Amino acid sequence: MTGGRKKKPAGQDGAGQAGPEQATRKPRKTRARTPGAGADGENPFRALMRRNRAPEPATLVIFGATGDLARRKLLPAVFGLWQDGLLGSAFNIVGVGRQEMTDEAFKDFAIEALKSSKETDAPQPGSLEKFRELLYYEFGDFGGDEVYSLVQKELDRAEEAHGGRKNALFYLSTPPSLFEPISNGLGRLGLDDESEGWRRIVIEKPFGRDLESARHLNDAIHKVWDESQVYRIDHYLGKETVQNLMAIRFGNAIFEPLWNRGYVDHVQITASEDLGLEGRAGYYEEAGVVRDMLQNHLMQLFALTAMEAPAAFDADAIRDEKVKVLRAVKPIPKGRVKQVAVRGQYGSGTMYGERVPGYREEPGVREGSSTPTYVAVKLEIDNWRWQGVPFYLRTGKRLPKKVTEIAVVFKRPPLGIFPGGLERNVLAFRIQPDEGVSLKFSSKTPGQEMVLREVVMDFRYDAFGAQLESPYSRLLLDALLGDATLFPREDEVDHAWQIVSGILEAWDGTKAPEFPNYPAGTWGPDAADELLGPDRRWRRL
Ligand SMILES: NC(=O)C1=CN([C@@H]2O[C@H](COP(=O)(O)OP(=O)(O)OC[C@H]3O[C@@H](n4cnc5c(N)ncnc54)[C@H](OP(=O)(O)O)[C@@H]3O)[C@@H](O)[C@H]2O)C=CC1
Ligand SMILES: O=C1O[C@H](COP(=O)(O)O)[C@@H](O)[C@H](O)[C@H]1O
Repeated sequence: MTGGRKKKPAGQDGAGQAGPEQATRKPRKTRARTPGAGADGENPFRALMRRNRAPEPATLVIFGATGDLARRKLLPAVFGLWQDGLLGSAFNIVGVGRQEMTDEAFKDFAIEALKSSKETDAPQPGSLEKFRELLYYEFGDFGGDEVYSLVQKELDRAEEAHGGRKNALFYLSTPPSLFEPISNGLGRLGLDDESEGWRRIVIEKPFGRDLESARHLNDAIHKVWDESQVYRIDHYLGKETVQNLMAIRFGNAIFEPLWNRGYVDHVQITASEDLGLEGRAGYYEEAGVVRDMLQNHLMQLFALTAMEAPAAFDADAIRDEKVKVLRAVKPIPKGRVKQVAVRGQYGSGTMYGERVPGYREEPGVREGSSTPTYVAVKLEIDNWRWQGVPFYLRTGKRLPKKVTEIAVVFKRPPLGIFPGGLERNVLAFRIQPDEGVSLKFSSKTPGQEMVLREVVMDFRYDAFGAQLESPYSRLLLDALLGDATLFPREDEVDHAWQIVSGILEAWDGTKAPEFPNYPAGTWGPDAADELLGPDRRWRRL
């Protein structure tokens, strides 16, 4: 199911089309932070990854261009792509906001943002000044028409430089309450119309705050846009190592035969964060961990781990398989939540040797707040491949360290002929940091006795000598190319909401007398250990 309420004109998909001269011919310069660059200073893997990937001339229109995301992530990502010559010369950016500001003031703002963001690639001499020339700004009330007609004028202005095309990527980096008004505003002014160039819309997370609102938003979006024009962003899908999960599963013959209930005991998916609220109480108090991380990022990691092999590496084949497995997840109605899910909220504690406040002491958090900052959940899949194999997902803030990992834990050997315990082999995908893949298995220790010990075979991504690109760079470039493979489709988002709906129903608005139930700097509430039962343990990461 792909929405498809509006028809898309033929030949408007930028994918695979020849790009601007600069992107294909001009040799790219070394990125200053790139380790292990080739002899000519160019990183060979980066070049390899991006050959033939050049978008048509286009305008990137960022709604909410003065916000935190735009400042810290989006502008640095676009700058990195541009500096690498991947956007060509015929590219410009229009920031749109509510604040009255001249083009010059916005240019100053954006350059300052680039200078202060940790995500910005080291600028080459003069490149910030050149990038500055690509920036424009418009402002107005997102509920009215004027701001959209100003955007229209920006597209008209760029037309000549863009070879007579008016391609535009509209990026909605605003509070979610504005997604629908902006989509409608663009529609009212006909900015979705692809007769003069392709038009696409990128929608930030969270996509809805529950199943009903997500469906409402999807319907509203589809009144204006065809599903093929819609790019719902989940930045986890832009992470190199998340894509590697597919490469390892479906680019090798040795893993798939083991990837099923015959060999796998259970799977653990962990996204632990050491950070607390970071001044985002306004948002987080409304969202909580289930909406912030579980419904989107963890559900995507889960789907990619559990799905069947797609027939091809293309957007619909992959998304079809993800949807199939999401549909096969055993429902978690409100009444089952206690058995399969655990919530937590951090209290004060010690992180890296320093005292940190509890969630309820963070600025902006309601007194006695019951917002969960930790969730662990057991998902069961009713299909032939996974029947009886639990998938345990956990994520939380103020855990001991930042680490995201998918661990496939295999069954114990059926018979112990050596002294010592029968350990389970583990294939672990480290999504971040120390990106890589490791296989844990038992080996004989040197000596006369047959004594076994667990050892680890480790592949580290840094073996490629390549700097991993920011997920936002990857996803922005994909959206400009018209490649939706790494963007969740309407039905995926819907099924992910269906899975967590019962949990939200059970927890939203109910008091949590047990909160806070884990001190900052620990691995979450004790009840999360009990979720795994007596014979399984969370991995200590
Ligand atoms: N920040 C992050 O790390 C992440 C953010 N996101 C998502 O990205 C989106 C943007 O987040 P973030 O940048 O943090 O949010 P901010 O609140 O920092 O910025 C939002 C932007 O929208 C503008 N804005 C806010 N309210 C209105 C309004 N009523 N009318 C017009 N413009 C308005 C702001 O303008 P002004 O500057 O005038 O306030 C600002 O430009 C959200 O959907 C968020 O969930 C997703 C993942 C991570
Ligand atoms: O979307 C979000 O993700 C971040 C974690 O992202 P990561 O790439 O740093 O793992 C999380 O901190 C934030 O609360 C959430 O909104």
